[in-house]
Amino acid sequence: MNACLPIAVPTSPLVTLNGVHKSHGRGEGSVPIFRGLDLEFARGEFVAIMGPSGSGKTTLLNLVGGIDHVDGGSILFDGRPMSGMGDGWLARWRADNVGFVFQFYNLMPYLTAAQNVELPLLLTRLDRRQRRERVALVLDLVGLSDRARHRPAQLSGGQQQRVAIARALVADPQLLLADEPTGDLDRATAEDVLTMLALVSGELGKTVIMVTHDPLAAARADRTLVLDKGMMVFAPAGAAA
Ligand SMILES: Nc1ncnc2c1ncn2[C@@H]1O[C@H](COP(=O)(O)OP(=O)(O)OP(=O)(O)O)[C@@H](O)[C@H]1O
Repeated sequence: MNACLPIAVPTSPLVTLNGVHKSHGRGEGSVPIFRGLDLEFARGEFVAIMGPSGSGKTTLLNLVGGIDHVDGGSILFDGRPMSGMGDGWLARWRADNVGFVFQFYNLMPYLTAAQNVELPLLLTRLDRRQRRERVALVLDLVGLSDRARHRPAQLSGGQQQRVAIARALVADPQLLLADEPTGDLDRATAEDVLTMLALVSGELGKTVIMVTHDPLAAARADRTLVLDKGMMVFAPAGAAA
């Protein structure tokens, strides 16, 4: 018997956008953002999205993360269409598949670091012991085991962002979406956070999509896409393109 059977590693993109149309608002006040956007994001790649203010970067993250709906075209996640799914389905899908990291961390001020990280797990069937184990694992991963009982105000900006990354990872999603994750941090702390995001994609195999205005942050990604007025004006051939 052949002991070295090939392991089937999926090579299809994790996320595919096909001819996506999206406008904000309705009627005469409607603002068209995307008019037929095609894009792919591979499994395990770290992609930076850049572009001027108002070019549609956050809108793109919200569509890919199932926070907002496309008006036309489709988004496939793991080959399955997300378009047309109801809000309840999308909320459950998000809880299982997507972690979010924001510029200003969005931590609950009255909860400890560990309690903040545990929050997404309260929506799952994991019992208290399993939740504690997961929280300890991801706090260790981001190097904050010794800060588990600290509240956000007792942590530096970089530490708070690492707690936010731990919270985004605790449910073991395939996709991490980060909107300006280093926008509030000094250079050295930003580099620490970027190293962590690179590790999340390179070592843990998560797809990381990061919106940033900072070219130095974008340089840490595997590839950079540039949006302008809802169009991809620079999309180098990467792992998925
Ligand atoms: N809910 C909304 N209703 C109406 N217009 C909106 C809404 N959300 C965003 N827009 C508009 O859509 C366009 C794209 O917004 P988006 O936030 O995606 O841009 P962005 O590239 O992330 O900008 P920034 O770099 O300033 O965060 C902007 O012109 C914005 O004003």
